[in-house]
Amino acid sequence: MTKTLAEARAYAAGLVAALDGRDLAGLQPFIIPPFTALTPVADVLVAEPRILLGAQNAHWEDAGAWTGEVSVPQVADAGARLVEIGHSERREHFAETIETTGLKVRAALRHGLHALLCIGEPAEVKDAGDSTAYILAQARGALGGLTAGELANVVIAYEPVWAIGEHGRPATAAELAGPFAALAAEYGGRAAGVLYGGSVHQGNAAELLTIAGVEGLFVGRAAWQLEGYLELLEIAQGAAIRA
Ligand SMILES: O=C(CO)COP(=O)(O)O
Repeated sequence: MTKTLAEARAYAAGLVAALDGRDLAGLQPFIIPPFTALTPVADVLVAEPRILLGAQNAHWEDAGAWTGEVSVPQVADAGARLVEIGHSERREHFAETIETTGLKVRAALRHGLHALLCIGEPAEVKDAGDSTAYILAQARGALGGLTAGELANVVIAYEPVWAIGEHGRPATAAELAGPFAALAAEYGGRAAGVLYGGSVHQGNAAELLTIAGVEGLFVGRAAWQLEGYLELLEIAQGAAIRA
């Protein structure tokens, strides 16, 4: 719930202007504004189709009596080419489950959108030493049974719950090694990408991108201001070129 229409339009316009004529080799920028801003931002991004526009959620049914929900065909109609599914806040506050995330992944893929599946364990699971088993269960539960072609349109974002948001702290390289090794073994080269998210900022992004299996970053607060996002894109491109 960040950005009014005017703010979202200004952000997108600034992004388009900043990337004009720039080589984005090694990068796939994406932005995921609130539903209300999808169409205004899509209209701005017509000038810069290299930026992937996403919705923060969508229902698994195409239409029907689900008051207050928004479907994949509707977000696609509004301009989204990607759907974020299963963010930890959706799982915690809106009863999102492995089953519903799986249904939503299928709905996104059925309509030709990319699915961005978020997975991540709460602090107590980490403290019990069960992080990898927990996130693999989330991923396998939602992605099991997909064809290779379908999986190729899925992006996985590992966002430990304890690392996200103002009360979170960034995961360390040592904490990420095991989970990313497991994700790489199962999804590396098969999914469209495996990302890390959770308190990423301009000071830690480069190091996070050196961790084996981390193919990209999913950033909240540090990208809310355009200057911050542009700086992160520079850092990610530098890392891609070195890799
Ligand atoms: O939840 C996130 C992206 O979905 C990450 O948020 P922060 O980068 O603000 O921790």
